Amino acid sequence: MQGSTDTAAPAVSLRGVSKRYGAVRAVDGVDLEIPRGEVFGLIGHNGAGKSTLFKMMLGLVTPSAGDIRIQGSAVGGRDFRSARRGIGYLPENVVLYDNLSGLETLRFMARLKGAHRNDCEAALERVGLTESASRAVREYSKGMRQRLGFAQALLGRPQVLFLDEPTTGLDPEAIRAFYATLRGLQSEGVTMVITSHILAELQERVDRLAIMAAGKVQALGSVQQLRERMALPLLLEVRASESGAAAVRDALASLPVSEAQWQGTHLQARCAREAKMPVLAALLALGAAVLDLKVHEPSLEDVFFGCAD
Ligand SMILES: Nc1ncnc2c1ncn2[C@@H]1O[C@H](COP(=O)(O)OP(=O)(O)OP(=O)(O)O)[C@@H](O)[C@H]1O
Repeated sequence: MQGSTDTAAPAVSLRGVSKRYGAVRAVDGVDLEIPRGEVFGLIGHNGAGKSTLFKMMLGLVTPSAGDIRIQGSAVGGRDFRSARRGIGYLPENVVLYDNLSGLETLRFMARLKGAHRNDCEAALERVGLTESASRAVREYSKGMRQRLGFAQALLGRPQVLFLDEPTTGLDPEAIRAFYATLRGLQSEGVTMVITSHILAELQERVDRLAIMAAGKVQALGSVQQLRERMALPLLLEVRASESGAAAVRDALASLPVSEAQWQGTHLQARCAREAKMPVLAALLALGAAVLDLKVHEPSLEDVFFGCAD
């Protein structure tokens, strides 16, 4: 690990952080602590303040108020210059030089960052670009450029990674490989903060997340904690037999379910979390009338729309 850091301090700590641009409160009183080794998601509408928060955590934008520490070092403080080397950043729009090869790009960036030259090959391997290392970046596909951007963020073996929309332009296989890389980094103790608008992608892959709206953190926790805290209903799917559909309809009338919709013998309905077991018991009591039964948790998208609107 490079940079001067306090090994007992959280990876990221924010206290009362705000940023105003004239009358616009881009970030408004954010308190946040991210422990080491966590994969943390930051989501919100366009303009919610995510990029501004990122830029302040990287020391690229000065907060109007508040205190930001990365691995114990105050951002903008005297020891931050060396602590900055322990941070990797993948910006939303990666700027690359078309005439350089992938390897030349990383060597150039390693020099700027003060990272070891030998890191370059390892970073290319990590993102699956070893085969294309000597090809000019102008020949890279969108996804390859994005992966090269990720590789430059890995130079210097950072302990904290800020990844702004890291899967933009990646195909499903590359997205899967990207998150597998993150899991590998996590097992090495690396902390990762990710923004994404693709909520389904983050849902199963972050340990915790913050939902931002109008510069504030509106909700914070694991996806499951947010689902439970917001008391969003579960989605129930029932497949009834041809002869049993009427019995299911009758039973439904006295059950605490809402928004029941039938398509032939297939029913979808909403049910409060606390009503799940009584509802399931009542449906199971119908025996062969019920051919199949599924209960779905609300998605991160449901949580997001329940909170950020
Ligand atoms: N340099 C700037 N000057 C003036 N206003 C700014 C500046 N940077 C950001 N803002 C404003 O601050 C608010 C937050 O912007 P920010 O880019 O942080 O949002 P975001 O959540 O990252 O959005 P997106 O999802 O679109 O990337 C917006 O109202 C934006 O217009």
